[in-house]
Amino acid sequence: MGSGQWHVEKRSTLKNDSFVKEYNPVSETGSLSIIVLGASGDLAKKKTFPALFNLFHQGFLSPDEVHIFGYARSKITDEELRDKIRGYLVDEKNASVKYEALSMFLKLIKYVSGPYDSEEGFKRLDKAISEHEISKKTSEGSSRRLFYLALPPSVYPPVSKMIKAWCTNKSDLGGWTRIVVEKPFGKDLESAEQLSSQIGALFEEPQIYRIDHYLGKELVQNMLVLRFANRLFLPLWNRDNIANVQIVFREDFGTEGRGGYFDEYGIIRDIIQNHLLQVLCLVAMEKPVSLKPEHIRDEKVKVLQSVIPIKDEEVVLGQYEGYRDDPTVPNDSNTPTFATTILRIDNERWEGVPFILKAGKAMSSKKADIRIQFKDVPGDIFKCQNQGRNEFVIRLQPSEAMYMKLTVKQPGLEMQTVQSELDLSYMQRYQGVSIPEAYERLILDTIRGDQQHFVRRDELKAAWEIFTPLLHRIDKGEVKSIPYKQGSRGPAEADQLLKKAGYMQTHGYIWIPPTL
Ligand SMILES: NC(=O)C1=CN([C@@H]2O[C@H](COP(=O)(O)OP(=O)(O)OC[C@H]3O[C@@H](n4cnc5c(N)ncnc54)[C@H](OP(=O)(O)O)[C@@H]3O)[C@@H](O)[C@H]2O)C=CC1
Ligand SMILES: O=C1O[C@H](COP(=O)(O)O)[C@@H](O)[C@H](O)[C@H]1O
Repeated sequence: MGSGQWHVEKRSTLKNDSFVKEYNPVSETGSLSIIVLGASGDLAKKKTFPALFNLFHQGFLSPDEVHIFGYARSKITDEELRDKIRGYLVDEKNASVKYEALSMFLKLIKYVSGPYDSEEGFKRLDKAISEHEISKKTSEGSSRRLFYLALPPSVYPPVSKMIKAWCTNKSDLGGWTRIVVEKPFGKDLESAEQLSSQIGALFEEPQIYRIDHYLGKELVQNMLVLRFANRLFLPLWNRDNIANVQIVFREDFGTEGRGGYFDEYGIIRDIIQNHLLQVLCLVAMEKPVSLKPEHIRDEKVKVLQSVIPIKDEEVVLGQYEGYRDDPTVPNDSNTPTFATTILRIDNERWEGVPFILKAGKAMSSKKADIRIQFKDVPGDIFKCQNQGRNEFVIRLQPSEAMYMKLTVKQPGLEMQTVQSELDLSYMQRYQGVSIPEAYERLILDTIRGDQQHFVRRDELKAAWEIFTPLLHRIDKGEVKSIPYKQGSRGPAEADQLLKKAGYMQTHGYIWIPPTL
């Protein structure tokens, strides 16, 4: 291998058969009906249908078994729905390769129009599903029905009632009925608990899949492997060695077209209370007894329950200039489009380590990463401490990567130190491997009945318990959002808070994702 070349991963994966058997549930056969409620909407066209198409294209959804139903109020035909989503399923580059699969997939889609609280609409939906099941000659009761609620949470209760009353799998001879619900699941502790009780009265917990698509991202799923399958990290992953942890989400665009929704929720409910908090759980949790979903979720709940109340002085909120120009946003809105908040986990492993969660819209860049900063080396014989600390960075997106910032000897005759990195960039290392979309994996999990990467009811409750007091104070206008320029790093006060929390920036160092 010449200098400057990358080693490309070509080894076949050493599959651990007992692991595969134990943790990959057996796939079932029989008719599978996937019903997308809110099929006319944004999420359905951008995420749900494309994920279903990719699963179909890769052979995970068999045309002999599967049928897809769209349901919404809009009065459109099957063909109109197909036309609406077609452009999101393939792009110009792969259209010819996927052409045959695309037309087969689109034929599997049927649309039923009806209100979200009408018996009549859901009876028609049930009839359409039953016809499909009969056409697939499924023995009674072995049919599988997956309801995906790509809808605003305000309609979850009536829709769940209608599904339960008219559309569930009719027999207990086998098969199942499952429902997938999107975030935001509630607006605070009380409303989330109310929603949980309403849905919980209709469906058992193993039937409910609360989706958080960050749990489907490749490097988020890698987190437990990294922590618990590598001896290297075991002794380091604690308060003795780690100075602070940052979990950061930034987008370089604003709330375009979603101002009305966003103003009601704000960045904490949209990103921090769910996506970033889920990532925090995986960084901070103890080793689960096994990889069984309940064992993993038990450990996540313990982390959330160990978080102490957030202090006002450890929060900075921001709102980008121009946010209120959106006609659906009130002129006096205090809704944060940016927030930095420090969480503290009061347990043996993490006492004293700030977990800094930061999220913002209309910022200078688009990325999400986890940044674990280590403490200084005691006894600085090289006098290199001010060059920067060891930092382990997990880049969730874009350009998935893990890199470790290290101090090394500057190559040459002099004994000088310099900051460098050990770099595992996925694009180089795993050339030709396509990383699945989060929604693809998660929808496949719902079909396989694997709840590991979904949020359990007690987990959700514990998550809302952390943020509800702060959210109520923001809603009342008691904690103010500071204006910041679009395309900036957010309010300067947020960087000051980071500094106060002990984060040391490595000046003059920037990681540039390697290119092929
Ligand atoms: N869009 C995104 O990128 C993401 C969305 N989500 C979540 O997914 C869910 C769906 O999101 P999205 O597709 O953007 O939502 P939309 O606003 O596009 O709504 C989806 C569909 O629901 C129906 N609908 C809209 N408003 C109402 C209402 N007030 N009452 C009854 N029905 C209504 C409409 O269908 P019709 O009028 O035809 O019945 C619409 O096509 C939400 O919970 C959202 O928070 C989560 C992550 C990302
Ligand atoms: O849930 C949401 O996530 C998206 C960002 O998702 P990503 O996978 O592109 O990082 C965000 O834009 C949206 O506001 C939020 O509702």
